[in-house]
Amino acid sequence: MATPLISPSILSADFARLGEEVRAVDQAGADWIHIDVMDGHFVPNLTIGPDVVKALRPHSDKTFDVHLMISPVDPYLEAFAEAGADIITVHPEAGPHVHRTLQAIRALGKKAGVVLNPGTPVEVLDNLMDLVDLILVMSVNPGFGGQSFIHSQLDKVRAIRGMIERAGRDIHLEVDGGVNPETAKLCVDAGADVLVAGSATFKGGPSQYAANIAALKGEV
Ligand SMILES: O=C(CO)[C@@H](O)[C@H](O)COP(=O)(O)O
Ligand SMILES: [Fe+2]
Repeated sequence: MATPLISPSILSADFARLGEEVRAVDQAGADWIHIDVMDGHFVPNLTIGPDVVKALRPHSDKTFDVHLMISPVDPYLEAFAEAGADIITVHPEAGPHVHRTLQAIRALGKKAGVVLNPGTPVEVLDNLMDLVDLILVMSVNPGFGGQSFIHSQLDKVRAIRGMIERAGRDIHLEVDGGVNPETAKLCVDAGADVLVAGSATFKGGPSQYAANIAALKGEV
């Protein structure tokens, strides 16, 4: 299979040692760092805000892939941009005008991502293709790490890969939720080029991170 980029979700890291954990996965071969921001309203969990992103920024030069699960989202874009996000990814359900939200992310000088929940159809992308640098397919319902991969989302990945080819632009296609070495291969075969992995990266502690990431890349 093609080798995907791996974006470990720090939701599964040891929160008491977050800076060290980011350094450890960076050194273990992570390509990006995936940061899940949850507000207890758009999703039933609370995680971290821009101050934590800012505190983590000195710990890695890798792309900070910030997945915002907050509503409303527009008032917080600038804070995450200033905190050091490189890619800011938003759910279309998180604000009244997703097109405007993507424009705002780009105007802040950041890469713009849009994310589709398992129940969100691909048609939401029809009028957004020229505004996105990344499309994220959720293969679990958002809110928690450690859930099981929803296989029906692979058809969506295949459909979006076709849309990207027709658009004729470089747009990353990322999958998030329940990704392990077995489901990683299915995602890549369906057309994904970036995989988020929380539990599968952090399981076993720091001594295992390099092996876990290599397994996700299909290298072992
Ligand atoms: O955005 C989310 C969950 O809402 C994800 O990024 C999870 O944090 C992925 O965790 P695993 O399923 O890989 O454990
Ligand atoms: Fe995520």
